[in-house]
Amino acid sequence: MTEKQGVILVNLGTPSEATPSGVRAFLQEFLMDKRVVGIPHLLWWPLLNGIVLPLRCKRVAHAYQQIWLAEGSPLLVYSQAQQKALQTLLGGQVIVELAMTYGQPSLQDAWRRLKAQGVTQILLLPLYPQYSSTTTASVADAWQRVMANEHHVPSYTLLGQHYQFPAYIKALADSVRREGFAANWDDLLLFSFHGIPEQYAERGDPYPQQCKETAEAVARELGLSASQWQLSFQSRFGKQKWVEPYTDTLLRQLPAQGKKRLYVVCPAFSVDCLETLEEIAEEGKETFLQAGGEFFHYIPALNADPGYMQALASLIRHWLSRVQC
Ligand SMILES: C=CC1=C(C)c2cc3[nH]c(cc4nc(cc5[nH]c(cc1n2)c(C)c5CCC(=O)O)C(CCC(=O)O)=C4C)c(C)c3C=C
Ligand SMILES: [Fe+2]
Ligand SMILES: [Fe+2]
Repeated sequence: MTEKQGVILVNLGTPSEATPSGVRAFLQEFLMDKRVVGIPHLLWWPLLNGIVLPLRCKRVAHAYQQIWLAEGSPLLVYSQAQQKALQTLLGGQVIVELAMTYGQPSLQDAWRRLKAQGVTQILLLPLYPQYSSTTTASVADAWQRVMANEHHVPSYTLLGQHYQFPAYIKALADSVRREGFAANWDDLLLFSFHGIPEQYAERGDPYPQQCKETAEAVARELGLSASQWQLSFQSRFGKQKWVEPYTDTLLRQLPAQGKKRLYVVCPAFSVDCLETLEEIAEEGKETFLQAGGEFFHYIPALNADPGYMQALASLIRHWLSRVQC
């Protein structure tokens, strides 16, 4: 029997509409994942539903409204663009599907479509360049839940991370150059990554280390000296300590240190979303300018950038060449 291959690009998920009820449905599923919030369910469920969601949903829905596109949530729209671009690049070699860990399009439906076309070998490609137990491992968990109902489980591979591939680093560096960062002596490049609770890192989550290696590799590719770039972590949630330095704190401090011209790139995000378009490009810019900054430029996520799509297509072809022999 000849084997047929399929790729599932997996991103986090996003509300289906920019309303408090749309946000509630999304956050309810996302924040009940033990990989994301590690508090025992018996304690966390009443806290989440009684306090966190009622306080958060209206404000977050308003934030989504600021960035919403005519076609829907940016995270979904740009992930769909990546899926189409990759399918075009790979032609008939492999079928490319898109799924979300939480919400729609579901992993279950993506698998159903591939199975209906006779696919027997799967590459799960999380749209997270760096591995984290809070994101990549949740993709593995969600896949296990889908597979739990299968009598004939296909062969599958999970691509844990792709930050270390030279073509990805080059695509990132090219995007920084294209957006006008010219390594002038007074311009600073800030790599702002989504954060994780510090405790997760202490337990062995390699994410902060992989973020550091990503930033170092891009800085090297751009020929930057140590004073021309910094790294920070954004998007904290809850009261516990998260990995440092914090992006919002740094944005307030940099102007007083003489760093008044800033370019910000967010390499943890394969596509633009709430955390880049609202938290950084809007709120972050305001924070920096109010603190005395003079120039702030957000460098968009790679989205369906041709160099990035070529990088992912070669990773997929590499997988194909291994499973087809
Ligand atoms: C404990 C909470 C959270 C952890 C841990 C976390 C890790 C994490 N998240 C991403 C990527 C994304 N997060 C996004 C939104 C988002 N994240 C959290 C919380 C945690 N994330 C919340 C509560 C939200 C929703 C917005 C809000 O209520 O503030 C998104 C954007 C989704 C969108 O619809 O645009 C992405 C993408 C990574 C990469 C990561 C760990 C490495
Ligand atoms: Fe997040
Ligand atoms: Fe945020």
